[in-house]
Amino acid sequence: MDLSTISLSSSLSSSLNQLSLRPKPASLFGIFLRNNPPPLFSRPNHRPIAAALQQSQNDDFVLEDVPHLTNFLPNLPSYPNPLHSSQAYSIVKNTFVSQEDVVAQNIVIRKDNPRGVHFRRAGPREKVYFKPEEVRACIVTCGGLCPGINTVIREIVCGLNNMYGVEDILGIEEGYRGFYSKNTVRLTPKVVNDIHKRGGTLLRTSRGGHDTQKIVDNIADRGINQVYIIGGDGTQRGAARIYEEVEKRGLHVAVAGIPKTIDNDIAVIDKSFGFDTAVEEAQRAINAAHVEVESVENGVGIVKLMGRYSGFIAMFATLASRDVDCCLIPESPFYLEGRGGLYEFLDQRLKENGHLVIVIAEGAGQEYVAAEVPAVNQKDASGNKLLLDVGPWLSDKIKDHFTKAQKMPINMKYIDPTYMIRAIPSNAADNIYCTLLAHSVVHGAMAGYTGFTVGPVNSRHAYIPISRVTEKQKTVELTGRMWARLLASTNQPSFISSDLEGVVQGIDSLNITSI
Ligand SMILES: Nc1ncnc2c1ncn2[C@@H]1O[C@H](COP(=O)(O)OP(=O)(O)O)[C@@H](O)[C@H]1O
Ligand SMILES: O=P(O)(O)OC[C@H]1O[C@](O)(COP(=O)(O)O)[C@@H](O)[C@@H]1O
Ligand SMILES: [Mg+2]
Repeated sequence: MDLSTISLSSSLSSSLNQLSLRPKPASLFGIFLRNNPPPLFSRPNHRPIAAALQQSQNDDFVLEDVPHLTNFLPNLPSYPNPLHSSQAYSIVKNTFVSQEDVVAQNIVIRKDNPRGVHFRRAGPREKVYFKPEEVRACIVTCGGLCPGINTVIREIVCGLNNMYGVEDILGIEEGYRGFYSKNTVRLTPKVVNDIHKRGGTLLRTSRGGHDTQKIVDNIADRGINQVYIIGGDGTQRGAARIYEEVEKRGLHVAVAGIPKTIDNDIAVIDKSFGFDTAVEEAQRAINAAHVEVESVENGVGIVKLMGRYSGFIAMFATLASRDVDCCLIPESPFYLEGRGGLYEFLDQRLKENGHLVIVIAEGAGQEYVAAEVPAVNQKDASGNKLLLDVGPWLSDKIKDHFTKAQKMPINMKYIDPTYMIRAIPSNAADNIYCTLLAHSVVHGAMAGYTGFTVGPVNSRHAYIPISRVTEKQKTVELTGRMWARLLASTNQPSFISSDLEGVVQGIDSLNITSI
């Protein structure tokens, strides 16, 4: 790392990790907080999508801003926001979000701490950079499923139509490749009216198939000028490529991302939509396992949940359920044999209670499975590593341990509800969350922001540079309080021997977001 890139004082310990990784901004001092025109600043062109990092005269205040169409189309005309005359917004006291409103990334700070990183607050702006009758928007969904995708689609369509009077909205089918290999579908409030009650995505989805040139050719050929991209980290990387190409070609096209992943592994934002629904559904599986094992002699239940690299679903479902004896996640390496190991703990719990329930995230224990199950390193169409199935492996191990080593027959119930959890419609809380995301992204695109993604940061919706949500995945911080709460709740071993502690601290220091 080039130490000259460290732009803030060394006292910024909590944010140093993040900020030190970014290039020092070009001289942008004092530009922030200028009122009009809204987001004008010179973005260093050597940084493709990365946020133009602005600093106020106080060295400790940082705005990580998102690009605006006027950065590369300086003469773009603006218009009064149609919400001025909207029935819904007519009596709202502050209809428009001020250009000076920002959302702080860290809200717990000490008196003498620097103010740290901020993002632009999401919401409608006084001026828009599109005439509603000239908008041709499109929506695409990519990557794995997640509860709530249909609600986001619905609310983008209804938001564009009801708030801004936009009528020309196209659905791109089957992910990125749909731009160049499928016809589009027309989306109207009527077409999407009921889709929030269904799981999956009305537009279907796919992995792989991102071809930036072909996609942008297609956007230009079809006369699309607003692109709404719903998807996870891979999708957002693809959205960044599209934005860069659009900027290179100087097109009047806003590119906006809505982060989606059931794993909740997207950095910066509080949580991803569908996550609450997933946790709720995961509890039903845990409950079923608990009922089963409670009703038999020496019942051992194992529930496998999603979570490639992040054990959030497993951790939250375990905390919520209280029926789980042990939760295993990818971030926390565990071991089977010996003092402090899994077997020792399970022996003791089974003796005490006559039954036990284990929750395991699919990404946990991969190194063990790989050592025993011959497998080539396979990837999916997007290049994501395909995981080995840890659930059956763990079931066999535990069965062997009890029947062979302990001479104690057990009743094993193994439940894999992973795809069931992903395929359901979103619950009420997620539906409301999806609506806010959709409205935020529509306001942002209409206001001329581009190359951005949306999401709540400390409960307030913000416009976030795409690079900030793709540079690192959010993982459970083993040295954080939430994991401690889980350990305190299950009373399971931490699997951290003293010689491993340093390693864990080291791993954690690389994470940018902790829960
Ligand atoms: N680095 C990348 N650049 C461009 N497109 C990408 C990149 N990574 C993934 N994609 C595209 O994003 C889409 C979804 O990615 P994937 O990793 O499968 O799901 P998710 O977006 O949910 O993480 C795929 O069409 C894939 O081709
Ligand atoms: O849908 P597939 O290709 O079987 O992928 C399953 C994987 O998708 C996930 O749901 C994550 O999906 P995303 O990468 O699209 O967010 C993982 O939890 C799971 O390992
Ligand atoms: Mg992903």
